[in-house]
Amino acid sequence: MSEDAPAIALRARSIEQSFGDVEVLSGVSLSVERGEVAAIVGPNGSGKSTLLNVLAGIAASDDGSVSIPRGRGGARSVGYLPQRPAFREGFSARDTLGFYAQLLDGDVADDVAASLDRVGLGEVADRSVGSLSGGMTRLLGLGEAVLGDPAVLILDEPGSGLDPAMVERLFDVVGDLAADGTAVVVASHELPAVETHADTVHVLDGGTFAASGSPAELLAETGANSLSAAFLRIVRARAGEPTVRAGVGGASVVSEPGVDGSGADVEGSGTEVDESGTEVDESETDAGEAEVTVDE
Ligand SMILES: Nc1ncnc2c1ncn2[C@@H]1O[C@H](COP(=O)(O)OP(=O)(O)OP(=O)(O)O)[C@@H](O)[C@H]1O
Repeated sequence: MSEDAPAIALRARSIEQSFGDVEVLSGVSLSVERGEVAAIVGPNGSGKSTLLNVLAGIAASDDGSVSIPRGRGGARSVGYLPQRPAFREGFSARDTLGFYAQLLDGDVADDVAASLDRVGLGEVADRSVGSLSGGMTRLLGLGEAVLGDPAVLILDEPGSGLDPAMVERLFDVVGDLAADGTAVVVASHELPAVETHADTVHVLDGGTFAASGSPAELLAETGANSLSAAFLRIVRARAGEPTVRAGVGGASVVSEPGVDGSGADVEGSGTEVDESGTEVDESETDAGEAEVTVDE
């Protein structure tokens, strides 16, 4: 990792995206540093994949901008792992990555073996992709995403449908990649793994980040004892639903927003989550359609 590479690896400003009348992203801003694992969590349909597609440059947003300062001399700036990576059957894992390596600028062919090793598939390099398990196929997708040593990795639900051990393995690989200086943006519903492995967590809900911070900060902010519990409090509070708060010794007390209890140890009107952790920099918003730009 070059010492003079900029600390910020990806910066998104005021991303807006609607589909017809449905506003999915409404002024989402995000900065991710080299070596940071930034997790995007949120209810189904909250717009995580939509945001990741914009960050990866796969889809243009209606407004806002994404910039990726050039941090190191890799063959590409962004590696992307889709939610359901699919590979053409009949080829080995090695040949499959070899094919993708050819599509990249520069001399990436030598990266194939290294990429397979990085994601722990070195020993199955000669197996047909059709014979790989779902978890291994996801790891192969990650291997494809890291070809060319991109400065930024965008991972869309890498753990979905995988057993807990495979989820841990995937997130361990992600942690290793971040330790090498890669900035990682990962959308995930695997909140225990996110709590362990993410440096920052952004809760996407209602088109914006309802809360942002380290896992410890979100727990402290909501009084929850796990990221899963913090997540529920944040999204329920925004929906105006009853919230559940763990009391001392694991006791749980249910409260309803705006309803004071009967003198029991009830947390008042639901969880309050301020948005101070969300970086919003509207002063530098680019007008018009967003593009992913790589700063030279
Ligand atoms: N191309 C599209 N055309 C129309 N609507 C879309 C399109 N892509 C996404 N949407 C809608 O945008 C919303 C956000 O979808 P998105 O897939 O980004 O959510 P998500 O948070 O990734 O969901 P999940 O957790 O279920 O994967 C949904 O209501 C979805 O139906």
